[in-house]
Amino acid sequence: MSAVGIVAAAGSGLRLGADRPKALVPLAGRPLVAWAVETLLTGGVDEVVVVVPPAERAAFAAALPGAVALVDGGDTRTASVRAGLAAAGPGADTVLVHDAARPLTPPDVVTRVLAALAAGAPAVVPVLPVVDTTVVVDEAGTVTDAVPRAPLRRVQTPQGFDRATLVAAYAALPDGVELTDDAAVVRAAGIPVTCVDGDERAAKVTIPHDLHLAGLQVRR
Ligand SMILES: Nc1ccn([C@@H]2O[C@H](COP(=O)(O)OP(=O)(O)OP(=O)(O)O)[C@@H](O)[C@H]2O)c(=O)n1
Ligand SMILES: C[C@](O)(CO)[C@H](O)COP(=O)(O)O
Repeated sequence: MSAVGIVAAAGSGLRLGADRPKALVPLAGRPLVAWAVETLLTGGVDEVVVVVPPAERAAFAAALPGAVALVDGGDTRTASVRAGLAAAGPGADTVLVHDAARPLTPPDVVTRVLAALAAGAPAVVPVLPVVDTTVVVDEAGTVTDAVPRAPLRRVQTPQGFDRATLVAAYAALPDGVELTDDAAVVRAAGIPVTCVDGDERAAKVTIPHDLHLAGLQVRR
């Protein structure tokens, strides 16, 4: 089995509000995207494609090892992953799609995803339980219901796929349909998605508080 990693790094990071694209924001002196690439390579991925904001190619090239391929992203995560898939070299039979915004994902998570793929799963996501009481509210902000949380899971990245399955699922997704993750794309094609354990350290950096927390947890 050979695996290509696609790092979705073309977002702007509006909610973080930094002075540069989120993937280039430093964490302990290294850009978030560099942490994400290292996680994939350490966890067992053979090659990496990073999907970048077209105007920032030079800055990403300077921040990453030369062996990493760069490709221009799109206006949405779905479009960016499509671009990464199209640019991946022909050798790999499995694909891991990872967010640059999850810099402290332990390589063990990558290893678990790869193991589930090797065991025959066509699609794999790392997940964590929902630990808070979860409710439904109406437009006035009044709680109308509580959701039983036992079957709920929070989905992380990297998400792993049999390559042909992911390529076919993206090809079948109508233009203009945007889904929040790649597992949703394969589920839309009727493919079952297998869960493995995620990790709290794989939390996504979305708002300034997340970056603060990541700074406290950084691996040395
Ligand atoms: N057009 C896009 C949008 C997002 N992403 C990537 O998808 C991951 C998850 O997205 P998110 O954390 O929501 O990032 P942003 O879209 O940049 O955040 P915001 O919504 O705050 O602007 C990030 O690594 C981001 O770079 C991408 O590659 N291309
Ligand atoms: C892919 C993802 O990180 C899985 O949790 C998430 O769906 C990204 O969503 P966002 O809306 O781009 O934050």
